[in-house]
Amino acid sequence: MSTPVKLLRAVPLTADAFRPFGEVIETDNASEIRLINKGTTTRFHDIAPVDVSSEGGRPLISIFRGKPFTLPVTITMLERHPLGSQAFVPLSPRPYLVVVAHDEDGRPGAPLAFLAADGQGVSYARSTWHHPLIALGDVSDFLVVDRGGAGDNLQEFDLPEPFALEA
Ligand SMILES: NC(=O)N[C@@H](O)C(=O)O
Ligand code: NI
Repeated sequence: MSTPVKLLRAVPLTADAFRPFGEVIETDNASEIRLINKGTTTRFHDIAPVDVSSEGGRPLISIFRGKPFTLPVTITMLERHPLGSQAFVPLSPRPYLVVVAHDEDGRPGAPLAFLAADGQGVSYARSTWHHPLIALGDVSDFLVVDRGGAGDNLQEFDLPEPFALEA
């Protein structure tokens, strides 16, 4: 008899819970709030670092257009970017899923899943294990800030067993 696929259930994304993996990009997580432009604009300052200069890297701004996944999502691999951080800010008004894991001697530990909602963005710290973009509901656009330049900035790891990810 085949062993059942392990369930991975997402929990609501919060800055505190995500802190070991990077930052949640939302106004509540700003280091400082500044009134600028003669009071016409509020700057929610320094929410997340852009850590891309390793080995001569440069920052890139891209747009990722993600096709929606059907739940449950089968999670079979994780990846990480050893040379730079990677930030995703949703441009479409819908939730999406974030899967991360602690590093355990160069391999990902047990995955953790978060449901990002209400426009929350995430910035994966350099070398943080994560699953590639998981959009939900409809085709979704994300502004992505990550590293460009030479060097191998992608390490992928096939998990020893799959997980069934539920929102
Ligand atoms: N490959 C790529 O640029 N995307 C992944 O890194 C991802 O996290 O979605
Ligand atoms: Ni990535």
